[in-house]
Amino acid sequence: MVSLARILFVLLYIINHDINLFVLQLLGSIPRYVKIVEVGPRDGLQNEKEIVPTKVKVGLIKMLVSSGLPVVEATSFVSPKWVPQLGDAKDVMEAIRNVEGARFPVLTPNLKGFEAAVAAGAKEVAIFASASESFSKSNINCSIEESLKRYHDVSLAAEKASVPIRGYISCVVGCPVEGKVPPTKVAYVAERLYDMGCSEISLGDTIGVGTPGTVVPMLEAVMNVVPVDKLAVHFHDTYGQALSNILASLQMGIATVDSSVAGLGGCPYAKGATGNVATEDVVYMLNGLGVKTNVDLGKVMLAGDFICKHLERPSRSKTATALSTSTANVSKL
Ligand SMILES: CC(C)(COP(=O)([O-])OP(=O)([O-])OC[C@H]1O[C@@H](n2cnc3c(N)ncnc32)[C@H](O)[C@@H]1OP(=O)([O-])[O-])[C@@H](O)C(=O)NCCC(=O)NCCSC(=O)C[C@@](C)(O)CC(=O)[O-]
Repeated sequence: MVSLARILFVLLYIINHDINLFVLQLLGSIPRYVKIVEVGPRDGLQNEKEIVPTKVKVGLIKMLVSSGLPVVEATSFVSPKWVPQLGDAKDVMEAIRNVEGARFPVLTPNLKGFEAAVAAGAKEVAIFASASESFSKSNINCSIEESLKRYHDVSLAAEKASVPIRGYISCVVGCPVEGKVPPTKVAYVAERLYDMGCSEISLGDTIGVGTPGTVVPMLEAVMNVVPVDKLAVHFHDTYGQALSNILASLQMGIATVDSSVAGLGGCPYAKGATGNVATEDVVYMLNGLGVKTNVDLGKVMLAGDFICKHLERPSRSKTATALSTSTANVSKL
């Protein structure tokens, strides 16, 4: 039987021709606003073999900010021996010190990184744990428990300095060494990070193997221990599943999505993992759903064009590729 609410919605649609309202009703309780966390300057560039000059990184960050992105992860205060590409973290932070309009969190793997980040002007940091023991070892050279102990120290220092912390969890559905990762392991790490005081926890499908079939049970397990409004999703697009995983996450109430301009990215310690989902593709999908982001797609595309020209490689964004060869007016799509 057709419910009264359903009839009312259809009527509303017919009267208003409000396609977005109708689509949103069909798709469930998708948030009306989604915060996009741009990770291109950090996750996107960290795997690049050729060192990108600081001024190019800074130019990219400024273009991303001008597109309306509310959060741009700027760099990492990690060991330059481990990630040489981001060895200029201090200089990047110095150059964006007076840039307004976005927040600029940075990755910190330990107290040393935290202190260097704060000294360089960082007002927000991110710590990064893993749900897979093998990946923890290869990425940060310690076990999951050891990393949580380190991060506890960072969290105490951050609390003292009133610096908010984002917590990442890598390998939330699959690990390059261990294969399938059980949702209970992800929920365990998420709860520990939440208890430490992380204001947001980003769930990373580091190698991009997830589908809604594995992402939904993982999210269900995490949502049992961390409120949904504290969660973000972070999908790499190795198997072309990122947008469908994001849609499934939105349907479960998640309203923060990480992405990388031009689909740049890959983790130096996760062989075979390709880039993050492209920011342009996420914005295009959200625009189509009538979900607000306050991000100007045309301006993100300009930023993507800028960095791709520098890297001498085509964009991995399907939207950017399609729109740059079409005569359509981006703002009308
Ligand atoms: C954690 C460590 C440092 C351990 O590395 P280690 O070798 O075990 O550390 P250590 O304490 O023995 O120190 C070794 C050297 O590093 C120095 N060091 C120590 N700490 C720092 C620091 N903060 N900044 C600068 N230098 C540092 C330290 O001073 C020493 O210098 P030396 O005496 O040899 O000259 C290392 O493994 C590391 O830096 N790992 C970072 C790896 C990384 O950045 N991976 C990519 C980011 S994670 C990711 O991409 C996933 C994510 C977040 O995007 C989500 C997803 O996609 O799933």
